[in-house]
Amino acid sequence: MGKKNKATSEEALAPSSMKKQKTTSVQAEPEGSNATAASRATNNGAPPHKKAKPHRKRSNSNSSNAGQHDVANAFSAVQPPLSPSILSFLSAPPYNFPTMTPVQATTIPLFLTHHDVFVRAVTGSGKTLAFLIPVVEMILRRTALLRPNQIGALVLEPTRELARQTYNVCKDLCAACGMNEPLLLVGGTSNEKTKGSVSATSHDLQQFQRLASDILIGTPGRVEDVLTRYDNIDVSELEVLILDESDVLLDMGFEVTLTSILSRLPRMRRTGLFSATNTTEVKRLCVKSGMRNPVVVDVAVSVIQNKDDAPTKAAPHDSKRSDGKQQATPSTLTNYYVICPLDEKLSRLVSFIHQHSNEKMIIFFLTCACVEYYSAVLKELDLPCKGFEYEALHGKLVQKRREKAMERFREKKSSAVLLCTDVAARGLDVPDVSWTIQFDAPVDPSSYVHRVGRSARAGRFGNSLVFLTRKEDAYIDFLKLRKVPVMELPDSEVCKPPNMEDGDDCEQKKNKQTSVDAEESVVEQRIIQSSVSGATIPDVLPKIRKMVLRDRDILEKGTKAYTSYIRAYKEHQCGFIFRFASLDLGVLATSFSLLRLPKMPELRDKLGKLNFQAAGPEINIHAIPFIDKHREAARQKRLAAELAAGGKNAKQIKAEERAAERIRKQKERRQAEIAKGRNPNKKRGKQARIFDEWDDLAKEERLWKKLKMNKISKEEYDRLMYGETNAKGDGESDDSGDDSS
Ligand SMILES: Nc1ncnc2c1ncn2[C@@H]1O[C@H](COP(=O)(O)OP(=O)(O)OP(=O)(O)O)[C@@H](O)[C@H]1O
Repeated sequence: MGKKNKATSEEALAPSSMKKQKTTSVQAEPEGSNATAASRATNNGAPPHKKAKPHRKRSNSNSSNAGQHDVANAFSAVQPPLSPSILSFLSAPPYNFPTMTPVQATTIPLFLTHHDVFVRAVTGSGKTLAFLIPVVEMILRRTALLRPNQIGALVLEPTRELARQTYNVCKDLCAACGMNEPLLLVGGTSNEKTKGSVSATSHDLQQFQRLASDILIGTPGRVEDVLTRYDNIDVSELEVLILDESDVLLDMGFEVTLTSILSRLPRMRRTGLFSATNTTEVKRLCVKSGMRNPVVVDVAVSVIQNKDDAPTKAAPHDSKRSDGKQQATPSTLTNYYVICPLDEKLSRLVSFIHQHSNEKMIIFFLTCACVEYYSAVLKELDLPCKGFEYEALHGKLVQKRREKAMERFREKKSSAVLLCTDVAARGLDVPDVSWTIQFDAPVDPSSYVHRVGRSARAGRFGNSLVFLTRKEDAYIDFLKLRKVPVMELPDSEVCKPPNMEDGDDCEQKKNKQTSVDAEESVVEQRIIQSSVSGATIPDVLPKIRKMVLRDRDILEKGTKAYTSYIRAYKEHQCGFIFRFASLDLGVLATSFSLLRLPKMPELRDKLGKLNFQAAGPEINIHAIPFIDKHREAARQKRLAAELAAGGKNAKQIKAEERAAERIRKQKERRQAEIAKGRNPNKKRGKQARIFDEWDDLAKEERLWKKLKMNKISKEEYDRLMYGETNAKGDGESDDSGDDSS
């Protein structure tokens, strides 16, 4: 049974800290639910849009059957009234939205009555339509026709994914209203790759000419490029500027670009700032964006627990929420944390994923390199199960791969995992995500609210989980101070995965296992005890060690992930909670299954003091090959050149090879002793060793004679003399390689 949140709603125009600034506060039932009307109106027709094709005439089918409350919040009740074509669009599939969300009910009338707006509303509360509807309506209402090279509105988004998502909604809306297609301006198009950014921009301009777009939607970099380098786009008639995710757009990273864009736009325009986290620096952001007298709209979520509510499957543990408290995350979202050591995080994550095998989840990591590493590892770990689809998304991927990953993740209805950086933290609207997992807490604390907001959208239930170490647990109080209700993950959620019980072959490992060969010697299987119930979780690190020894790609990805993690951790804006000095760099290296520590300044004074067990000299790291044959061939070529050139690197490679060879021979001798029934640990006297050597020589001579008399083949001779490996010509011991670090 669903949890009901009774809404108290009020609209209050109160003086804010800013002079002459109005604040509209709405305590609202959350996202996707009915809003209390800010304005009411009858559904009159609107003046036609000048440049566009004729409007489609469709009536709003929803308003007549709605209850009184719904009627008040119906889009058809907005004052000044919306165009019939917009109403038809909203009431038709796939939208079927008869009523407004609180943020829409408040913002649309304000915008349409020529106010600048500064809007903060929780994630998934419908902010996109809260700005797209007035943008389109304003263009439809224009009395003077826009010329083909003129635009009426500009929407800026911080990421390409978000720009495309907003563009898709806007495109549908424009089509429904008989308007020209908007223009999407984002970087990373294939054109850009092949022909350079100049031709990519001219491609955009050609598109613009062809479409005669009234609305531009894009990321700041590309928009600036198009507006500053060419004057094909006339912005003199621009009426509306929208900065979606305004706090990040007005942040340092985009500052110069944004100032350059703003300087080209007319001063007489409406500006809208939208985000789920932006109220703290209202004044600064308003001044920066050129707003003069904005109305601050703050749609707060007020949670009132209904006694009769039973926990639901989607939000099973939210009964602890206190009545009437405001919170920064949707009321349908339950936030959890789990505290565990760094080197247990991955095992717990794997168990968690298996436990939620039918669901769709997004996992956030600290860096692009971490996403690359964990997606490679998780895919490999899951191969025998063939259950999940893992998609990676981060800023260093080429645009095509980013788009494809997003597309596949959207399409998959269940058992899908998106591994990403904060590039997917803001704005992405994938309705059926049931869990967001923060494997690493975000560097920017405001990202937390955006990350968790990828679930529990538009009134749906959802959950989030953040992994912390014991030293980072102050983050929990920090979140509570920021009005994020968060509780410990119940132990039932981190218990052993079902396949351990089922006898499935995915994860069958015994408690402890040690073995003798070089690969296995570093593999020791252990189990992780779940803190409360005593349930066990298989430790996946030994398996990953094996992968590392098999495929250089995993080794290199792990090393890159480790170094990038350390550098990103140092940048934590909550440095008083995520203290670099407290980060256990040794255990961190174990968590990435490193064989040796990389050379980096952060480790310079710490080597030897860290809690890290490097792989012994018997493991020749240079000999670990890439499974990918082409990459391996290229590496071998590089190595040969390096060895031929001599130098420091070559010397080190050779020294490591010699050490590994020495260990290999020692091992062979031990095995020979055991085969002869002797104790390999017992020290033998000089004379005994001489007798052994004579025995060996006599054996070799006998073999040589047999070969000469054709009693054994050359292969047989090699096998008996040198053992299985060398007889087959396995050149592993001759391999050498560059240091992964
Ligand atoms: N009036 C409405 N009724 C029902 N659902 C709606 C309504 N308006 C928007 N939605 C749906 O709500 C979901 C979230 O909307 P949207 O992406 O605009 O949220 P947002 O507030 O911008 O979130 P974020 O802060 O994460 O960017 C979308 O799937 C959208 O289609």
